[in-house]
Amino acid sequence: MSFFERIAARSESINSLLCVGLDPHTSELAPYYDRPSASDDNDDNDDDDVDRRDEERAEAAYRFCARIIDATYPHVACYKPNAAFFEALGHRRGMSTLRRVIERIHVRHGDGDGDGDDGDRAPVLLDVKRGDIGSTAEAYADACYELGADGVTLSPLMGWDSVRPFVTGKYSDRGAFVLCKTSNPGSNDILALPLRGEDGALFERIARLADEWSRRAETESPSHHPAAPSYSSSPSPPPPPPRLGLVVGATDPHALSRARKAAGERTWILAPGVGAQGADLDDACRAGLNDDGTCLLVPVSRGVSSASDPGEEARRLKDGINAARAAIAKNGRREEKGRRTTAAAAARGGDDDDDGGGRTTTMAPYQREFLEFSLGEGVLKFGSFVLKSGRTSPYFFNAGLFSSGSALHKLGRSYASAIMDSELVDEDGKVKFDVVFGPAYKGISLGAVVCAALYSDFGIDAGFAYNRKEAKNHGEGGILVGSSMTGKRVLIVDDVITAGTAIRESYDLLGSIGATPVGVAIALDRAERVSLDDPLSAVQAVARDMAIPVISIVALPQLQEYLRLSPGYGEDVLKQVKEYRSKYGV
Ligand SMILES: O=c1ccn([C@@H]2O[C@H](COP(=O)(O)O)[C@@H](O)[C@H]2O)c(=O)[nH]1
Repeated sequence: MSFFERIAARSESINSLLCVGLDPHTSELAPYYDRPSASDDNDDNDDDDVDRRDEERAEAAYRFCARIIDATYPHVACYKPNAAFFEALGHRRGMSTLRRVIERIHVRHGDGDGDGDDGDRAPVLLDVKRGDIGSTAEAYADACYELGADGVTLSPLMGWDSVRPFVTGKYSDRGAFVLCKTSNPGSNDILALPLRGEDGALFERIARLADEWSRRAETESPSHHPAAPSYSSSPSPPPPPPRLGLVVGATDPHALSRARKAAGERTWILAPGVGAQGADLDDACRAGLNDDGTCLLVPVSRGVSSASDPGEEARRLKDGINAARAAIAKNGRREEKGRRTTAAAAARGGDDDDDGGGRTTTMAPYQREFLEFSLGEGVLKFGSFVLKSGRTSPYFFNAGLFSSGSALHKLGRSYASAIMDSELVDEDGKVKFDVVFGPAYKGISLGAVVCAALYSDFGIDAGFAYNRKEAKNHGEGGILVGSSMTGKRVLIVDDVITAGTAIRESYDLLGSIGATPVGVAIALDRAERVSLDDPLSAVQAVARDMAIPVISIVALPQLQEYLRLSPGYGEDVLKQVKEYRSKYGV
């Protein structure tokens, strides 16, 4: 069986798309030492003691992995040890520990059907992210496969010849997941860059290449696949299994769905980010599964290893993925969960999403990043602030303090992520607007950075326009500047909505020139009632009156959720925000 056939067989036989990562972080090893103090026993320094400590650490790493393997095996389609944690144990000890871990997966758990083969055993994907010139790649391939791995992760940036040795020749039965759009925020720095002359970003090119290179591997080094008989009337034989899959972070569901589209239906996608990195499991499934509800592996490392019962956590994750698969099969990809950032979603309480175990699913990674950097820039502050309305608020947001190149860059990206995570994007991943409009004054710079970020992060080249407060009667004249908006669909960008007056003025202005406002994007939705007699917030009132969505990067529930997860701000601040929300919140 080839690597991807193994994954498919295992996944089908146990009905699971869960991949468990084996990452023995030093910080998690203390319970696995024989002697309680061995993990931090640094008093003795002679060579023998150093050697003994290293030996104990390697043994603790092995026990950590063995416990996870034994507890989770019935629920796991594939294991993914990350080589870094074993290399860090020192070469000799690290490699022998890794070999023992792989053996434990391979040997201790046959498929149990007694037929003597290892048909549906869980395959091992070694996360090494290699990439080098062909002759060096050959040595890397020998090193990885000699350890017993069935497949590896690779960087595709050096091209086909750097990938070939891992999936052809003597390794035609192995496979690789190539990095496509990784789960870290920095993945936008390079992998999301638009390609000149091409529709889409670099990662979409990589997604297409995975299929192209799989076919190339098959031509250069055919697998021994049972071909269907070649009667002219018989259906054509099934294509050979792919040799390459893609790593696409679950942290960016929009990129995940674009990668799925570019890669086609047969390519397996490994989508890291659920658990410690905060990605949403349902979003990942909706974006990454193929139309048959498969070809997606969800790897989770710390989310499983740090659970008090890793076996139970693996079962919960497996069931969660299967529930999402079932819901998608029944309702389609988009129906069962509202988008995050609409006025309606803002009105929904953050606590409502608490699953009872203290975990919530209300905050996307870009929302957390936005809150963190707004606090870092002093744009968002906690304290006691008297607002124009006369209310005393425990927090204050002043977008005018985004006042440096780096802050504006990040701000634009946060807006762009929120827009791409909203109903302003259609089923095919296309935005529903043609022009971004920034109303004077604050909206002008905001609209500009949003428009630039939509292009740099998502390859969307929308028009940009703004207005002057006073008409000019020389030069280009008039009050509107930039892209023509007549007959176009327009997204209005502003910082916050207080009473909604500025947005209503923009709405009227756009209507007067024959443009169609289709949505409003703001940074923060305070999600509070304008008056205590009115159940609606200013944002909800605008959305209702104009019958268009108002989306925000974050709203009050996310702010509260952020405080709940960041005990550093203190119980008092969280309490005050909760009280404010229950008094004035929608
Ligand atoms: O884009 C990527 C590629 C690889 N990884 C690796 O997956 C695990 C994730 O660990 P968690 O504890 O589940 O966050 C880790 O080994 C990474 O190196 C990734 O996260 N993102």
